[in-house]
Amino acid sequence: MVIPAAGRGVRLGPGAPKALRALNGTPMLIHAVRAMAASRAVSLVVVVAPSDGAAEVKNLLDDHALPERTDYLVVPGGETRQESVHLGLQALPEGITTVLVHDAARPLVPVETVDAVIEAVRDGAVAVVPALPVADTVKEVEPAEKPGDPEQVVATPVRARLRAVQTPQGFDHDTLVNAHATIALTGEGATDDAGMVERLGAPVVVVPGHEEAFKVTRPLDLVLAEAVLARRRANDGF
Ligand SMILES: Nc1ccn([C@@H]2O[C@H](COP(=O)(O)OP(=O)(O)OP(=O)(O)O)[C@@H](O)[C@H]2O)c(=O)n1
Ligand SMILES: C[C@](O)(CO)[C@H](O)COP(=O)(O)O
Repeated sequence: MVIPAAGRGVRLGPGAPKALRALNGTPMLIHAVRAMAASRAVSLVVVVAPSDGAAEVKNLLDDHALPERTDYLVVPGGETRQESVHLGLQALPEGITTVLVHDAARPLVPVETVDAVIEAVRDGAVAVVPALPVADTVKEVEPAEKPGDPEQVVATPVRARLRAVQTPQGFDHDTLVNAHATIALTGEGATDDAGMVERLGAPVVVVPGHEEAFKVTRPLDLVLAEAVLARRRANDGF
């Protein structure tokens, strides 16, 4: 599996690259790696590190207790998430049939969600995304022509048909590699891997996501993540 962890975390504010910031004293990346390695089906984790931080990430993995049945590799990432995932895929050895891609920024995904994605791929799906219904009504807007101008609403998609998509996303290996070889990088790149597979015309299916698989993006998400960890610790205590 591939964990893109090369992002800077601009929306989180100044500090170390997001994946290296601590949640309850442990780097977010270590939480994410443990969450993936908790699945007995995960045998190899390729971590895509900030381009200037591969050695630091390797040391971090060496310094933390991780399941021994899993192998770990670290490769330097790129300028966009799409590029980083592509670099991670290139580091996978031959013979892998199922590949997961999981954001380091989703450190608290439960193992049940990981296993549900893997099972759906093993049952024959080409691409699988965990997802939740959206709570807010979502509007499509026409971006403002200049800063300060109001955005114009152009559509209100039917909420019942919308899903907020999480990771890990699971794929038939060759299909994902083909998508990354085919879909050109434009602008900030594809925002998820399943979207690239959709653009090949291949089917993508949804399995239930989990509210604890949220993405740590803004400062308030750190507060929520630490609260979830505290709740888990309290529950373990009983
Ligand atoms: N060049 C990049 C950009 C993002 N990612 C990874 O993709 C995941 C999802 O990206 P996001 O949450 O947007 O992280 P950042 O790009 O770090 O956030 P921001 O946009 O706020 O800078 C993260 O695990 C991030 O490390 C990556 O590997 N390489
Ligand atoms: C892949 C993803 O987590 C699915 O919701 C999301 O698209 C990543 O977006 P980001 O802007 O790179 O955080």
